[in-house]
Amino acid sequence: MGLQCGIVGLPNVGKSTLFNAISSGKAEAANYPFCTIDPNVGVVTVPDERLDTLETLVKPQKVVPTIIEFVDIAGLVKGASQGQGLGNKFLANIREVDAIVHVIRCFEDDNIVHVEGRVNPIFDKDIIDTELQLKDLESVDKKLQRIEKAARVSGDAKAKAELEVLLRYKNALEDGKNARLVDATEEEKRAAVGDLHLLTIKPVIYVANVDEGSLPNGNKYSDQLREAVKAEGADVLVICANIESQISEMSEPEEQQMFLEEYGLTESGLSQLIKASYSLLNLITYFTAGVKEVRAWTIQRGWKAPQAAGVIHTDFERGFIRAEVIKLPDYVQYKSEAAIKDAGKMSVEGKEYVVQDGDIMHFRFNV
Ligand SMILES: Nc1ncnc2c1ncn2[C@@H]1O[C@H](COP(=O)(O)OP(=O)(O)OP(=O)(O)O)[C@@H](O)[C@H]1O
Ligand SMILES: [Mg+2]
Repeated sequence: MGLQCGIVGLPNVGKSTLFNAISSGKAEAANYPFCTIDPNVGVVTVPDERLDTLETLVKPQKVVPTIIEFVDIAGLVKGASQGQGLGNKFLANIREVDAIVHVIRCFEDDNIVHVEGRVNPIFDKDIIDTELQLKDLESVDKKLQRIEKAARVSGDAKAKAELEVLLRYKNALEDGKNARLVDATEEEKRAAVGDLHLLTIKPVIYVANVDEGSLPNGNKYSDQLREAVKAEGADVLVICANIESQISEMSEPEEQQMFLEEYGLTESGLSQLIKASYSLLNLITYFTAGVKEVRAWTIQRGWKAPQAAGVIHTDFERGFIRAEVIKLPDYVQYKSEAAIKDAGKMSVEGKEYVVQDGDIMHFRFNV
């Protein structure tokens, strides 16, 4: 589906280092601000232990994981919403992504320039938030002017309702709040701001980029960040981008594992980040399992069986008859499709079935 997470933050906080680790080294990381000008897109496979389980059971010729994309966006500075430091271009890059990974510098290193001259995660986060909010305010204000006129001229109830919701967004943004925290129903959101593609309405994860000595639990900076975003209910991942980039260069899983253990980690920060981004995008996975291929497919949470089938092929959706569904624990217990069927553990589902994360699906269709 090509859903994208944009890596966003101040200059020189470790965005490209993280991105390189994610996409195993394409963007250039360097110790000077604005090293990144064009957004770089990296495609990563989503790690999933369930695929390994299915591989052991089915022994297929090939295994295909699902993917998501990360975009390395250039650093934003104060005044970006007014065009400072190519701000407009970079903000436009953010507008195109589906979710935001906000990287915040939580490491001290006198050799690495901090654009504001000091490490302060709260201030840093605030600089970025403010620029995005100012840009959003611009979009909301423009629409408000349009709708206000319509509401006045026609006295239209729909325009009036939209106006009320838009004002809610305006007030929040003026108060320094991100649009994602505004209290509005899905329907209100869609009608009032759905067409604006607001920057601060996109779901967000924070990455506290710490020095390697602060693994695995973080430091005072990452603690400050955690405290500051508590009310937002967003994830904060403690990651050392430098370590991640070293891990990503190792080709042997055993070597990686030993390295992780040295830093008290059970799973690489990247693997955590990719998984967290996936669920941030409200994505879930279903599987198809045959001897030719065991494969993971990405769908949006809440999709019904025909729409989910359409991800494989549009014919599957158009000609959908029914879906046979196996749950992974049953596969693990009974080991083969035939045994699962005999045990009555394969369910037959129709058009209204809402596909669940981890379902193993087999679609019957006719075109
Ligand atoms: N956790 C860390 N500990 C120590 N140094 C780090 C860490 N993460 C990144 N660095 C270093 O910080 C410098 C800047 O990193 P990087 O180029 O990734 O920043 P950036 O956010 O992409 O900057 P820009 O906005 O200019 O593109 C690099 O020298 C990198 O090695
Ligand atoms: Mg960069």
